[in-house]
Amino acid sequence: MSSDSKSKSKFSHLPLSTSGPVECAVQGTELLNTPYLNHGSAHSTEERHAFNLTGLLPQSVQSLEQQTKRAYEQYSSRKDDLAKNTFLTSLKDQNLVLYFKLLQDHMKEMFSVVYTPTEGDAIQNFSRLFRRPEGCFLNINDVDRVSHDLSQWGNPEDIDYIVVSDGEEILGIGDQGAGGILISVAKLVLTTLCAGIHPNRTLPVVLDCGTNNEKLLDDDLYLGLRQKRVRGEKYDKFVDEFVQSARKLFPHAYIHFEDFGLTNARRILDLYRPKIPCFNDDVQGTGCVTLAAIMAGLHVSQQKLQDLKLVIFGAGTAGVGIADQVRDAIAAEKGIGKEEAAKQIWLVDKPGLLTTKTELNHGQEIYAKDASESNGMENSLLSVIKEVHPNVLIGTSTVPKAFTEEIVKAMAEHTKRPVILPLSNPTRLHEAVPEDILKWTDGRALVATGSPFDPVKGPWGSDGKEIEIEVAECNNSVVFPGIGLGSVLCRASLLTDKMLVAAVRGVADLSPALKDDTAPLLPGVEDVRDVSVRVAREVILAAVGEGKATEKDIPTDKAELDEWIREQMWNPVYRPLKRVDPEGASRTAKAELKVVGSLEKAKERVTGQ
Ligand SMILES: NC(=O)C1=CN([C@@H]2O[C@H](COP(=O)(O)OP(=O)(O)OC[C@H]3O[C@@H](n4cnc5c(N)ncnc54)[C@H](O)[C@@H]3O)[C@@H](O)[C@H]2O)C=CC1
Ligand SMILES: CC(=O)C(=O)O
Ligand SMILES: [Mg+2]
Repeated sequence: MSSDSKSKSKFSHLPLSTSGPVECAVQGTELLNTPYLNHGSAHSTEERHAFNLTGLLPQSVQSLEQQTKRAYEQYSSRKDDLAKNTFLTSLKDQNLVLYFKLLQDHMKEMFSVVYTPTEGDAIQNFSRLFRRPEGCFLNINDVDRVSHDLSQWGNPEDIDYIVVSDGEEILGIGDQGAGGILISVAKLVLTTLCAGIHPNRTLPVVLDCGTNNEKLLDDDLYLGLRQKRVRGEKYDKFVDEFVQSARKLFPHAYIHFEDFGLTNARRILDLYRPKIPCFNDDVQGTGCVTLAAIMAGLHVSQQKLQDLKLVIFGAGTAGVGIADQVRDAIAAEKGIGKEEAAKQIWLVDKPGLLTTKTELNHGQEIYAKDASESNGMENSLLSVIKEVHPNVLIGTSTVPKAFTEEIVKAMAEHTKRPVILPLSNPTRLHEAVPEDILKWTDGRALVATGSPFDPVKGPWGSDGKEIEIEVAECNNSVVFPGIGLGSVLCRASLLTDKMLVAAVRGVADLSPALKDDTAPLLPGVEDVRDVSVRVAREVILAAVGEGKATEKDIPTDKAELDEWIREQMWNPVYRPLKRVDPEGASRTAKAELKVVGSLEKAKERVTGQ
């Protein structure tokens, strides 16, 4: 939607409306060093005079489109994806509108550069590529300063969305210590890009608890705490101090947990979920998007959830998160209990099939099969598939090539359209690549992957049809931005199971495979903003239905609700700047601009690292 049409919206009075001028309390170099306010060469002649910018900019006044063209040429000249990622980080540090406009205009090309897999490389190289800090670094050895350190990020009404990681299990590349800040940063970039969450109202956080990554501990450039990971009571107190302080300082903020390790992710989610609006992306986001892909796959193969037989290879945070989401959906559809529904799901991990004889983690117990009935299929994934005849196989193991030709062919033996989802990131860790899966099943498999892959060309079938098969990206990025947007806009007091089910419905309804059985199972990145509006709408309606929406006057009519949502989504357009005194700025402007915070931040940025 253009900024012009937005200014006519009947919802432009809303506190989070992104129509109209932006109040600006800084000028001159400070303004140009504040990425949220800086328009660079696009500052109009009037703004150059009003904000003391003459002499600081070359004379030609350019448009955002011209700037985007130049930025794209600069981007394209960088030699590889990591260099492109570094270029984009630097652009973000200069001009937020231009950064997001460039990403939006080249969404498909750049998504994998700002997110998995390239962001994984940037995180692995965090201490080497570091130029300037971004986000909040909290220290487990200084728990008494957590509240103080968080309080630097604004006033109570300033922050809507926090992503926090302890850096232990990043994007399939393991323990990255303080480099985990960059997964918080990257996930927040996606909330803005994909769902229009206001980029100046978010906060990336890393909980530095040390690291068990020897390479980092031995690297004299490593920037985090040089000690082994702290666990136990001290860790729990640190996490709790963060959660309590964040809630107190920013009472509206929705807390998104990302890439915590296996022993902590679910435990922390279970502890805080009943009390505050929070979300674990690896557990719940992955569960929601994968269930939507499975539903689309079953639609193509003309089956129902009650026909589902699901094998998950890698029963960790993501694997069990998916199992839970699917289990609950089966239970709801069949009107049965969770234990009964769990019988349709088989988990395979390092020891083989999880049975009552296996040593189980919290969350895995309900899926354990009776050891006496497991008929010698304990040992291998292949034996489980041969025995169970599943119609869906998922990989969340980080074991590359684990889905061998024999395994994939065994999947295709008893099912016409097996759904096979190798979800481990980054690309090199996928359990199989789409080209092989499709070749081994003669194009019959319905495939979606954790990282993006190019389409695969036939020939397929006995008549040697030359169809190009597009492979959906089954990544939590399809769904977490919309869930976050819905929760933020309705100011949800909790994120309930029903709200998550509603989010799944929102994505599943937009699956291209519903209309064309050769199309991808999930919508692509180019449609992600529309997907986010739909997901947000479903989440909000579910929240209202459950009495968990605390925002007043939320429209109930779907079209009106969509307009209400879109009006509050931030877009990369230059809005005119309106000069205000820091003291005189309206409350709304303060909330949007974080006038006090941005003055401080602007000063920090001028001084650099
Ligand atoms: N596509 C998506 O949206 C998402 C993908 N992921 C990816 O899924 C993978 C797993 O992530 P998490 O669940 O967070 O990690 P995790 O460490 O919690 O789980 C991995 C599981 O795989 C098991 N495993 C390891 N080697 C195995 C082997 N040889 N045989 C059988 N099982 C084995 C581990 O024991 C563990 O239970 C990562 O690559 C991650 O990037 C995670 C979240 C979302
Ligand atoms: C996608 C994601 O959240 C992960 O790989 O951890
Ligand atoms: Mg993750």
